[in-house]
Amino acid sequence: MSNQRVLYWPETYNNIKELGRGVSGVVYKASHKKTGQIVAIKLVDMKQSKISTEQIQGEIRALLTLNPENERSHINIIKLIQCFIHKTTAIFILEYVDGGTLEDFMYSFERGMPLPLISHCLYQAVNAIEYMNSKKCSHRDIKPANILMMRNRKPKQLQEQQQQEGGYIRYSGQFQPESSQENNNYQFDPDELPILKVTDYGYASIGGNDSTEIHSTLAGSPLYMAPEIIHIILSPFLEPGTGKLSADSPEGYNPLLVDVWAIGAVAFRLITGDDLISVIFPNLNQATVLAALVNLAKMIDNGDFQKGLNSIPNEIRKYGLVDPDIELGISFISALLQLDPKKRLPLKETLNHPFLAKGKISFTQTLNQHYKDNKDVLNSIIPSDISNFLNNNNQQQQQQQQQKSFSTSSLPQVDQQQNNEKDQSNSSSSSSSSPPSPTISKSSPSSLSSSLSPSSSTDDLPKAMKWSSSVKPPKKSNFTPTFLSHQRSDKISLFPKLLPPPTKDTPPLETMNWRSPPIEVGDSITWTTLTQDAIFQVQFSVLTSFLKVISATNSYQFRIITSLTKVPLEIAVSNHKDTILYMYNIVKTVIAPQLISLSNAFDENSIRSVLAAILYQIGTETEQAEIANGWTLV
Ligand SMILES: Nc1ncnc2c1ncn2[C@@H]1O[C@H](COP(=O)(O)OP(=O)(O)OP(=O)(O)O)[C@@H](O)[C@H]1O
Repeated sequence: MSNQRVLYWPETYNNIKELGRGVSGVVYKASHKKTGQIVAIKLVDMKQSKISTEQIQGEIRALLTLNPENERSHINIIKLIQCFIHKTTAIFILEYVDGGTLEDFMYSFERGMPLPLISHCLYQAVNAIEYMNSKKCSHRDIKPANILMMRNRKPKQLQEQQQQEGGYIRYSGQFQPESSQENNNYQFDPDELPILKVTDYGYASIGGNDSTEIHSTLAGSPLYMAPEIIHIILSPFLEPGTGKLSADSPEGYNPLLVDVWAIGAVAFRLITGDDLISVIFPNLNQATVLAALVNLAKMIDNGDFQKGLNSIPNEIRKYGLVDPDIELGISFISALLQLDPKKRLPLKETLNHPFLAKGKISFTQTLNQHYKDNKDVLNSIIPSDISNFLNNNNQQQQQQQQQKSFSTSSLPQVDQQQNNEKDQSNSSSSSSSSPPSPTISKSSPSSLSSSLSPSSSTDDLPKAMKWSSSVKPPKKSNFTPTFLSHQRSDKISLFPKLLPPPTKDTPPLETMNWRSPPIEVGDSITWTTLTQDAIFQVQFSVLTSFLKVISATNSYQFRIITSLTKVPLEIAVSNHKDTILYMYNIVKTVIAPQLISLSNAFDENSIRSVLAAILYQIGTETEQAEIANGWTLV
């Protein structure tokens, strides 16, 4: 896969500097060449396999829904000024918010934030969610990093640094990071409280007329993810490619209730300075996102999750906060963090919760102070090719989705994007060297069928990066079985079944009883082929066997099983812990060792989808690193 990601820059704007980058794209500060208006431009490379066209469509639809024509935009929702697609780049022109994110702001406090300030912030976040819900929209990725802060004072006019080259500004080098130029973060000043804007609608879902519509996609950031979403990870109904539950699944969640949970988790973090799940589940293995999610899901089933929730009030009290409103804060959090989504406080009541009363007052004062005369009705400018983009591709995508095999699932969107790209260049007159000229025609958002492409950073859970899983069951293949094992040495001779533990002279490798020829596995496990890569097969098998062994009780047996054939074949066996450790080291060369923790409680029904997810995750992580490396702006 190429390291180079190409983004196209809209010629009507001067690029000022990079503001930030996420999984899906890069955000720049820019100024309009004629009017000088300062904006934020988010560029998303749709060719990147992490980002599905559907996801971009979802983000555009959500932004359009939340920025309705001829209505004053909601003060707590990021304003979409313009949006268009040029070649493979989706371009969002957004209002520029000058104070950084709530996530960054939190770090300016040693522990938690002062309660009145939390109330001020959360009132606005809930206000935004209430507005979204009134439009049948749920954000599904509410977290401090997706909440921007407006400083309410005129930002310093920055020198525009870029040079123009023809109609485009051309960069191929590094951009100066934000921090090296000026500190853009909001600094706490009680007389100058911030206005918050909820942004990043990449995971948003928009329902149809039915407000009880159930959703089934694993989406969001683990630290703020509602339990009903987490639980999807264990479902046998998790479908290939889509990260969704199949239609016959009894599970699913009401998307309008998951943002309420996230607010509860954010409140906990703002008050204590710590992550909810780290505090109430101190022994949770968080070495990887996947391990954490699987274990959390199991805790939901065995009742431990509820016990953790019950401990919240006491855990918060342990922080010894002296503010008399702390009990209100505790009651607020407890009312939102209910395992049963239906028991969560309804949004209207959340907004009127006594804990948010102070925030309501300070927010209203801030509005009166800074936004009294703000009557701007700024319509989003959406060119007609966006309407085509939103409306025309669904059918084709669904067909493509169905045709996908596991082997292509780790790169699920590439072909699709290429096809879409072709479509766009056919349907749009603007696919030549200049960007599309916007016409002011706005598409009406239609019902969104959301399918997320996985975006991941697995080993960085504390930073709560987005993650969604697309677990594919193996696809059968006609690949001729070859019992390849790069661990197998020519010197190996067959040993009796019970062997002494490895010593210096007899290395662990030789405590293994190699089956030559391979023998059929005499248990009920059925295996199918994951991909047509033989090495991949072996890795999968090694890992699977390893998990099986360490999860067994006393008389374990370690096996290497090929999964190349329908009937699993054992190619080696051992019953020594040291051999297992040896195999652990082999596994380590393939995947992050922490993934082993998944097998703490072996469950035959769930393990296969989990393993598929692990392998998927490995591919994703590798690709993630590549994505972080190179963007070229054209
Ligand atoms: N309108 C804006 N004004 C100022 N800064 C912004 C704006 N939008 C985004 N940013 C900055 O750019 C960063 C990345 O933005 P955003 O989260 O929308 O991108 P993303 O690619 O969707 O990220 P993610 O990895 O969360 O999906 C933000 O954290 C913020 O610092």
